[in-house]
Amino acid sequence: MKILVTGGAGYIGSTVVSALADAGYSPIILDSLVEGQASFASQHPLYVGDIADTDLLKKLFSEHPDIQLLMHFAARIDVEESMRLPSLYYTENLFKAATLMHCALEHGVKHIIFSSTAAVYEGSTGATGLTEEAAVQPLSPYARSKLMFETVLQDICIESDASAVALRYFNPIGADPAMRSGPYKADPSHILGKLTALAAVHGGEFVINGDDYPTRDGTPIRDYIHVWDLAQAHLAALKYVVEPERPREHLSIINVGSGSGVTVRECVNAFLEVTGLPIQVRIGGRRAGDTAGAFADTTRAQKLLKWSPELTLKQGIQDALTWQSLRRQQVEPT
Ligand SMILES: O=c1ccn([C@@H]2O[C@H](COP(=O)(O)OP(=O)(O)O[C@H]3O[C@H](CO)[C@H](O)[C@H](O)[C@H]3O)[C@@H](O)[C@H]2O)c(=O)[nH]1
Repeated sequence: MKILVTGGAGYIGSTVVSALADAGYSPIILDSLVEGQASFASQHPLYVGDIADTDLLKKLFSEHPDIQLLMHFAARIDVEESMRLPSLYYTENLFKAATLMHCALEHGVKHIIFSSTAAVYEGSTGATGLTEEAAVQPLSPYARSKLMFETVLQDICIESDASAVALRYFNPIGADPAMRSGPYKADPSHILGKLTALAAVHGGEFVINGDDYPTRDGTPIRDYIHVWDLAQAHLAALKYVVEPERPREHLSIINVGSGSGVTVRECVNAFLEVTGLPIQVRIGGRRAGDTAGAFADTTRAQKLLKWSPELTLKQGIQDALTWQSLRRQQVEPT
């Protein structure tokens, strides 16, 4: 089956592309390469351009009229940037995505898998996992653009009698275990990016952004999901969405996380155990906009997709480190 993957040269998109190819599907990639890496897309047909470039989309669909499913990853994903540039986020993540959907449906695509985010629950916190019924409280234009697009997608699918799955990702970590792709941002701000950057220089200081949250050790909770498990969830969603016998639902919203909450301190300790590096840990002030956080209840994913995560936090850390060292060898050959 041919699948159009927008953002297929990005971190998550490229991992899903590898998983699709491994499973015998034929991914066709559409990526602007503004953030994505051409090298991640080198094994598959690649169209370089914007998701709302209708001429390019027409060309793509005329060259691949047998595309049956769209996986839509291409988006702006930086929360902080979205606070400064909300119109950019609504343009890219909402309006352009609607143009893409319109074009895909016009060309006969009937199944869509959309990358949504657990950031839609940002204001929610709790001792138990968040189900898809938890209150949505997006706190940034990024999260709002994703949540709004879920609604747009549902309405468009009803209009066209199409069906979609929106996967709400928690915090992806790690790299493709076969090391075909992984994180590539030069100056990452997220926790594993900061820690692996310290590993690259064999130590240094890691600052925990506050330890006065209402959690078991005072540091915020997140749910870290290995990117390969996330890719497998996409394969399961693909099988689910094309299944003709399943109950009719135009948009199924499904959480994808590990199902376990991990505090920042626990995450740092796991990193220290994996690496054994002399990283100093200091408690700093709270990061603006940060929350105590939450983790996923993955019951719906288990029930509908028959999917459960298999890889551990430590595996994610190890894969991120292996990927980083391979990448550094490519950039700085010895
Ligand atoms: O040097 C650091 C980096 C992070 N943290 C803490 O680690 C936790 C996790 O932070 P991340 O930035 O790794 O993850 P977030 O869940 O806060 O945010 C990430 O996930 C979001 C979706 O939920 C968005 O995608 C966002 O852009 C992305 O950074 C937070 O409490 C943060 O304050 C530190 O203590 N020190």
